Amino acid sequence: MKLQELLLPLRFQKNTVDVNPEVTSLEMDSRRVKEGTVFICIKGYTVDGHDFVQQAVDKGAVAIVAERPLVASVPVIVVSDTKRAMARLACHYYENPTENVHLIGVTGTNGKTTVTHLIEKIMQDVKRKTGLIGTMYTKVGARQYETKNTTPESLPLQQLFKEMVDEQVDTVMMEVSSHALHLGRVRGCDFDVAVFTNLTPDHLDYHESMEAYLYAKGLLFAQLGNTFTDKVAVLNADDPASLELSRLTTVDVVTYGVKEKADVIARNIRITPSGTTFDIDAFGKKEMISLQLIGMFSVYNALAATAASLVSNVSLTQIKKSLEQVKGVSGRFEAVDAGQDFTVIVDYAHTADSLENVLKTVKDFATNRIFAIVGCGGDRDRTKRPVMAQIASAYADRAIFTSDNPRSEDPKQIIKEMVAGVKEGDFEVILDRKQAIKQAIKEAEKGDIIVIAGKGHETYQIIGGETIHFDDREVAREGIVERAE
Ligand SMILES: CC(=O)N[C@H]1[C@@H](OP(=O)(O)OP(=O)(O)OC[C@H]2O[C@@H](n3ccc(=O)[nH]c3=O)[C@H](O)[C@@H]2O)O[C@H](CO)[C@@H](O)[C@@H]1O[C@H](C)C(=O)N[C@@H](C)C(=O)N[C@H](CCC(=O)O)C(=O)O
Ligand SMILES: Nc1ncnc2c1ncn2[C@@H]1O[C@H](COP(=O)(O)OP(=O)(O)OP(=O)(O)O)[C@@H](O)[C@H]1O
Ligand SMILES: N[C@H](CCC[C@H](N)C(=O)O)C(=O)O
Ligand SMILES: [Mg+2]
Repeated sequence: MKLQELLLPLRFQKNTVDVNPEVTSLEMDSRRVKEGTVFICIKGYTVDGHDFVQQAVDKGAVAIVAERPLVASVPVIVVSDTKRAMARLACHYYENPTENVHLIGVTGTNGKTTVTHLIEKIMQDVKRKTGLIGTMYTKVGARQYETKNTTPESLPLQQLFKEMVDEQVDTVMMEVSSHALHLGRVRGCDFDVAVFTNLTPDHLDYHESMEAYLYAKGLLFAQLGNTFTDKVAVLNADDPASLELSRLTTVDVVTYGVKEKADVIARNIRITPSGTTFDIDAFGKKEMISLQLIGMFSVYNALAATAASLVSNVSLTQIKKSLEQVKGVSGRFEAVDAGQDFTVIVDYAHTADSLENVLKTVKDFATNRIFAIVGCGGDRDRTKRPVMAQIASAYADRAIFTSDNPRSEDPKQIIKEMVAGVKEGDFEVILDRKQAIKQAIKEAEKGDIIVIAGKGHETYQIIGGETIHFDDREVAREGIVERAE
């Protein structure tokens, strides 16, 4: 694409460009610039992309998009907001790829990864070619990439969608984080279905209030548009936030739930240690579903996936068949079984609500003691720390507080904030995560349940600026083997 053609969507840029070189790529990172790149300067939280213009030019940039006039030997296109311009340019450059796929966005505090995977299974079983974007990885058909963010920045995101279209992917499930919505990463995405799971406290370091957090989530539903189209908002009837979300869009709303009136509803829920069974009524069509997943939250996730798939033209019979085959999602209520006579569960619960859900589920079946190994991430919402600690000590017989990903924070300080509201004697602190896990395993007796919360599928631990290999499941397995020796 030629530079002047690329710039067509930026109708309100402040200057004209009289050269017209071929543009070979768009980049927001100067380190990736090549001959023919248009470099977009983003003012970040850590550094300012405007400081890397010379480096970009030296590496072959043919134009710069910036928020202020800069001295450079190539044209500098000044716009008022480079992030907004970046999304616009990316969509134009990659030919609005999301218009050519069925895009299902999933937002909410908990359950996004699980719900996207449930929908993925359903879609693959009806032979759709799928793409998936989320916390654990990005998938383009059978190809899988590592991801840094749950929802990528607009430029890499549109590039990914373009790759999906080129690979004939027709259906994409995408986790849409509140950060992404607030930071404009999904501008230009043509969502067909937007799913809401739930809203409970998290990320208040970033959003500062629950109202602001809800507002950010609401942007996904506002983005569905204000005219009648085929798009659908799928909302959780049992979560009070849904009312506000339904006001933000004109498109059809489909609800799911257990308690309130809903279009897709579960009744006669029976939860056992090996699975969850319920009767589903979806717009009057009825089936009985037997999940291999357990817990009330799994019913909600299954209902969300069912509603999203129904509005994507998959039959209830087919949905039932697919859901019943799902064994679980990596790091979500994942059992570590190395032949021991007690249970070890690794779960990604890193919010108060998810931790409570998981511990409540475990408590319902516990015949012996419950151990909860819990930590809180550094450089993240501090308000959840004392609440998570209180929940762990309330539900568990042995609450062991340890390090999650301390990042730049002092792990001892994180634990100090956690234990602030917990009675002395109701918890134990073992700062080193490996030691904490192994200690619990060493002490476990027949029938005990050990819940290792917070890191789920993660295969690393971030301590200071360093990322080391760490996998709760591996450590637990190691502990079980050592104990048997
Ligand atoms: C707070 C936040 O969201 N930060 C995101 C932001 O980083 P940043 O602002 O620090 O970027 P920066 O390092 O200052 O760089 C600014 C610009 O300079 C450029 N640069 C930088 C260096 C250089 O040599 N040359 C250069 O051009 C960079 O490419 C960038 O364009 O932009 C980066 C690139 O898009 C993101 O990866 C990064 O996410 C960080 C890793 C992060 O931890 N984000 C979290 C809070 C987040 O977004 N989480 C949500 C999920 C939450 C949930 O679970 O619900 C998510 O969607 O991931
Ligand atoms: N519907 C739900 N309601 C409450 N808790 C849930 C729900 N689904 C899953 N959980 C809990 O939350 C944890 C995280 O689930 P999941 O990874 O699916 O959520 P997520 O929204 O993708 O999280 P993240 O924002 O970190 O990407 C699970 O390990 C489980 O403990
Ligand atoms: N997406 C979440 C993941 C938290 C996982 C937990 N292990 C932590 O590091 O706090 C976040 O970035 O807040
Ligand atoms: Mg996720």
